Formats: sequence, C-alpha cells, structure tokens
Amino acid sequence: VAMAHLAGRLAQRWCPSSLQVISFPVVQLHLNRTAMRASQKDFENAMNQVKLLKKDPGNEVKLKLYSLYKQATEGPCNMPKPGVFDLINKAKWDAWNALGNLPKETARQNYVDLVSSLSSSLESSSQVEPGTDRKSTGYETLMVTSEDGITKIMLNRPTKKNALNVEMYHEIMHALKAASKDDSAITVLTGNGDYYSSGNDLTNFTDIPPGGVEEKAKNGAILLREFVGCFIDFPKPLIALVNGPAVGISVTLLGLFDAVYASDRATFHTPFSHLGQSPEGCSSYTFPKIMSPAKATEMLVFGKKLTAGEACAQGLVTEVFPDSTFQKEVWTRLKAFAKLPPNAMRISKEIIRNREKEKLHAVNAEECSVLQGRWLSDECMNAVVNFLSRKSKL
Ligand SMILES: CCCCC/C=C/CC(=O)SCCNC(=O)CCNC(=O)[C@H](O)C(C)(C)COP(=O)(O)OP(=O)(O)OC[C@H]1O[C@@H](n2cnc3c(N)ncnc32)[C@H](O)[C@@H]1OP(=O)(O)O
Repeated sequence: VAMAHLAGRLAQRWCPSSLQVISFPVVQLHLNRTAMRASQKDFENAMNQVKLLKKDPGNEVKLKLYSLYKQATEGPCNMPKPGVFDLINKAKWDAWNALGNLPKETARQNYVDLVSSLSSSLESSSQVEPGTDRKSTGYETLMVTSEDGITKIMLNRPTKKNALNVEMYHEIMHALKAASKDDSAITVLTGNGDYYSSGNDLTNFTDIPPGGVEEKAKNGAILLREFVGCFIDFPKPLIALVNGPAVGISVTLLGLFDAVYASDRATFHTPFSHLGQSPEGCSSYTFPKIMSPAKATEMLVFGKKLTAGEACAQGLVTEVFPDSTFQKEVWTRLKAFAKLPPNAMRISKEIIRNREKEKLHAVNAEECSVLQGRWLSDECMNAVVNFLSRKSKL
C-alpha cells in the first residue's frame, strides 16, 4: 500500500482523463453473465463512471481500481516485475500482484462496488480545499494577491506542507517576474497552513522521462538554476514571512531575501546529508557569510534543525514574533514599509545586491551541477524511496 505513494506524479494535475494515467486498455470482455453478480454492463458502466468522477480519488484508490480492472479482465498478475526505479509501474505491479488468485468475477464485483462508493462519496464532497480558488489567481499551487503596495505570493499546497512540485517552481518564477513589473513596492513570500514549506516535493523524483534518470537529473538542475536565478535577480525588496516549519530549499533561499520575519513556531531544517544531497539556493555561499562557516556546517552538512530564536541569533532570521500575533504585527510593519518611496528602495537594494550578483550566479551554477550528480547517487535514491515508502520522515 505504501508503494502507492510512489505514483505521486500520477495525479500531478488532476482532470478526469488523468485517471487514465493508470490506463484502462479497451478490451472486449467475454464475460459469462450467469456466473457473476456484476454483469458486463455493470462493469462497463462502472468504467465509464470512473472517467466522469469530478474529484481525484487519490493514488491509492486509483491503484486499487487498476488492480481490480486487470484482475477482472486478465486474471492473476502475469507481468514481469518492473525494476526498482521504475516507480510507477512497480506500484501498479505491486497492487495487481497483491490480489493473488482472486477470482475474476469477484474482482469485477469489487470494482463495481468501489466505483459506486466513489461516485457517491466524491460527488457529495463539494468542499473546496482552502486556497484553491484558481480562477481568482490563475495559479494552481499559489495564491497571489496585490494590495496596499505589497504583492503577496503564498505557497498553497497546505495538505502537502507546501512541498514544491515542478509546477510550483514554474509558478513561483512566473509570479516573481510579474511582481517585479507590477506597481507594488515590496514582495512577500509566505505559506498557507501550518508549514512555510517542506522543501522540494520528493515525488518530483518519480516522474522519469524517456531519457531516464540522467535526463531527469539534468532537467532538474536546469530548472533549479533558473528558479534560484529569479531570487538572485529580483529587483524589489523581497521579504519572507516564515509562518511555520521550513525545510530544504525553502530554508536555503532565505539567504537571498532582504528580510526574514518568522513566527516562533517556525523551525529551519536543511537535512541534505540525510537525503544524500548537497546545498542549493546559494546557501553554500550565503550561510557561511551570514552565520560563520562552522554554524553553516552544522546546518548544511550535519542537518542541525534551528528554532526561530536560534535562526535569529545566527542572522538568518531578521526578527521573531509570537505565533499568536505574528500576522498582525508583520503586516502592520510591511504596510509601513510599502509606503516608502519605491524607487529609493529599489536602488538601495540594487547597490547592496549588485556587488554580489555575479558571485551568486556562479555559486548557483556550481551548486546545481553538484546536485545533478547527487540526484543520481544511491544515497539520494535510497532516501527518496524510503520517504515515499514511508520508511522514514525527517
Ligand atoms: C527542480 C528540483 C529542485 C530540487 C531542489 C532540492 C531541494 C532540496 C530539498 O528541499 S531537501 C528537503 C526535502 N523535503 C523533505 O525531505 C521533507 C519530507 N517530508 C517529511 O519529512 C514530512 O512530511 C514532514 C516532516 C515535512 C511533515 O511530517 P508530518 O507527519 O507533519 O506530515 P506528513 O508527513 O503526513 O505530510 C503530509 C502530506 O504531505 C506530504 N509531504 C510533506 N512533505 C513532502 C515533500 N517534501 N515531498 C512530498 N510530499 C510531502 C506527505 O507525503 C503527506 O502526504 P499524504 O497525506 O498524501 O501522505
């Protein structure tokens, strides 16, 4: 069952047709109507109903549907077991194989029953997840608003602890580019829900392109370089409101912000060695400068998690606020900042940043190239598989 999570990419952006990622090949069914409870018609109706579901039933349910479909039409699993890194096909194989010798008729009946329960439960659940009002923002993974001279970019995958999936990397770049040109004076990045962000979405590693893991790593490095580059080049004051725990890349990027305000509930964790990875976000350069090389090593090499108070003492965080008054206090302050002359703020930022820009881009390029190699290492692959199969968490 845990392997179902390996298929995380199956529902990256859900629409009815994405259910077919776990494909339902059209086959002619030769079913003996008298020998079963669910008829061929019931079964075919159920298959059609699946395509009409309005809400993603989740990967575990999709794997169950897939396995029952295969068992009902082909009998016990007859495919060779996929390789350990062929994550999606392995999850499908595991699900089908787990049905053992379940008779075709029972599988068919179970399929029909499952679809019927899904249709009623999913159709009745019209509750919209907080922050999924996509029409108003045009973003799938963010909420972006502009008010009182402040553009707020809010990471909006609260149920995934605001983990950054590939779409979110692209959307953040888009939002930053738009914010750099809009008429706001300052830009703010924050998280929706209890986390600021749990860092890179580890299911990003499961979607292997035809060129294999090497191509995946290369594309990842290109995307990461462009993504971090947007933070290096951002022209207006950029402020992080760290509303809760922050992990991985969401921490390292803080070294590129102009101010970082944190709730006292926030923690700062960069467990790169645990994950077989290495620092990014220019942190190999900014952290030793901000907090001393030894303190940076404790975080980036040994994965020491800092409290908000510790991060403030190290200079990574500008100021810490009690969680109960965090939003009120920081927004009062930000609104006052936003009233300052925008051109003066821009020019002052430029003069601080310009001296470092070339260096930061060079560091970014080097970090991405090192990470590209790390992503292909057994240490990294094992860490990802362990997380996705729920053998380990931070
Ligand atoms: C272009 C590529 C660029 C790559 C740049 C590289 C960056 C490096 C990094 O960022 S390294 C950091 C990677 N992050 C992690 O290792 C965090 C992994 N997550 C956890 O350990 C835990 O989820 C937790 C400690 C953050 C929170 O634990 P908790 O028990 O409170 O909550 P859950 O584990 O139940 O999480 C709720 C759901 O959210 C999913 N989720 C959380 N974080 C991630 C993540 N980073 N990637 C993918 N999914 C994540 C989790 O799986 C749960 O989903 P579910 O409800 O569907 O089971």
